[in-house]
Amino acid sequence: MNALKHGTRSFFSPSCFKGMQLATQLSSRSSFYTRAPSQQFAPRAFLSSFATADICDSYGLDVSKISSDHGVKVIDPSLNFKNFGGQSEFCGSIVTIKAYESNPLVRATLQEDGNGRVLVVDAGGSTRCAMLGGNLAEIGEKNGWAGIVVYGCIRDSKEISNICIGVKALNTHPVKSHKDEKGVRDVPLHFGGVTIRPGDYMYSDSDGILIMPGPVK
Ligand SMILES: O=C([O-])CC(=O)C(=O)O
Ligand SMILES: [Mg+2]
Repeated sequence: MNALKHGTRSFFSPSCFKGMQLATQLSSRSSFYTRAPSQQFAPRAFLSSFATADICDSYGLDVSKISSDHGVKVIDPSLNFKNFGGQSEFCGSIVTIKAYESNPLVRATLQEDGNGRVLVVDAGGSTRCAMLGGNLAEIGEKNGWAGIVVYGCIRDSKEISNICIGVKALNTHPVKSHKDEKGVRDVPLHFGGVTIRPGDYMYSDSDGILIMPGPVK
């Protein structure tokens, strides 16, 4: 299994490359910790070298085997997750939140140390408001989250495209969520034909989103 070594996609998206000088490899082969000298742009970013297509190939996955358990689950592309963050490839251990049209738990979680993890927010697929905006994405970036995936909408998309973090969502919406319901954390989520458990791994790039029980071997 050497999908990571053979990954041919670019390390850096243009916005994340800006201002970066120092990259030190972390323990995972797929993650790099990068510090910007100015601290004004992209103070921290997790940069990845992998391709979801290569990972699927290395696990022997083809369409005849897609429904059997190969340890690699693909979120149904008909959900049309779009990339909004400055980092289009991201991966990491998953933290889950289930919250419908209310985002205080998203803020509280992004205020924690991310340690290269990916926050997955199940907002029930709502396209009636935004669960995440530029302020929250910036908090996530500063605290070392590798990415945020929202099964719902985000706003401040122009701002988010300049923040060095992975952000995927169904769409944008200019209206903010309410702040009344807390939501639940660390629960299994079900959308896009897959179950996503806390501690699962995500690999996300422009071809799709993979959910795996652990990092690529
Ligand atoms: O305030 C919100 O709920 C979302 C938002 O716009 C931000 O994070 O900037
Ligand atoms: Mg905002």
